[in-house]
Amino acid sequence: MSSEGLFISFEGIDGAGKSTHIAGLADAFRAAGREVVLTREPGGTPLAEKLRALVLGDAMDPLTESLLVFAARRDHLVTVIEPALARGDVVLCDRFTDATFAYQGGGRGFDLGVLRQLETWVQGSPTAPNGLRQPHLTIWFDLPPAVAAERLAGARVPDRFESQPAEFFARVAQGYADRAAAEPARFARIAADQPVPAVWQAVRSTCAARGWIAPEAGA
Ligand SMILES: Nc1ncnc2c1ncn2[C@@H]1O[C@H](COP(=O)(O)OP(=O)(O)OP(=O)(O)O)[C@@H](O)[C@H]1O
Ligand SMILES: Cc1cn([C@H]2C[C@H](O)[C@@H](COP(=O)(O)O)O2)c(=O)[nH]c1=O
Repeated sequence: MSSEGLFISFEGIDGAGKSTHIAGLADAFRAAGREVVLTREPGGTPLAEKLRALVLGDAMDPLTESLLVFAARRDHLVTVIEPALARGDVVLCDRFTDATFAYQGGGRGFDLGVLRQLETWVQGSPTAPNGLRQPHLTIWFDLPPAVAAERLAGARVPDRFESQPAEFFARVAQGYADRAAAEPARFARIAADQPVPAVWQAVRSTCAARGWIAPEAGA
């Protein structure tokens, strides 16, 4: 019997802890017998990875930045995400369009109406509910920007986003909160300011509660 495709995005400010848990969730889905596509944005295809390098490395204005992340998304959707969902796979994506609303909309202060228009064009899909492809679930790692900054301090050479000041990340965090408030059924908020095992339990139980993976043995 084939399963319905499942699209789950991981979101949060830089350093919130998304990447620490995405591979573990992939393993949990594989243990439940599902094929998993683990991917990220911007990126996930050879073309989109080239656009990622530009977006993270080169100075540009907010409209150019928004167009590039949506161009990368279009290629990613058409060549990776939609085919995987059509096969019935689970797609685990490290960031998707909520990041654009949070970073370009919140962080950069770019026009949300233009972003909504680009979202409609890029994510239009005849097989998606209401014709617009969105994740079935968005796991939002909510972490105070000061804690995220402490975690990232000295960990790696900061890119164009990671080198932004605290005020930028406060606006990005507000951008995520606004998206979550607008679509509470799609978002699962994880309190990311907890030890790694507690955050993992929260991630796991979010999916187990939907019947997608088994609850932890003994739970
Ligand atoms: N719950 C936690 N408590 C303390 N440190 C953590 C926790 N989760 C992750 N970290 C550490 O914080 C740093 C950032 O984590 P991670 O790379 O998973 O974040 P991220 O959300 O994927 O960041 P980015 O989007 O910037 O790549 C890493 O050094 C990681 O080991
Ligand atoms: C999808 C997307 C991402 N960004 C930003 C957010 C992060 O700072 C980087 C990606 O780096 P990560 O280590 O892989 O998280 O890109 C953005 O500004 N807009 C977007 O749409």
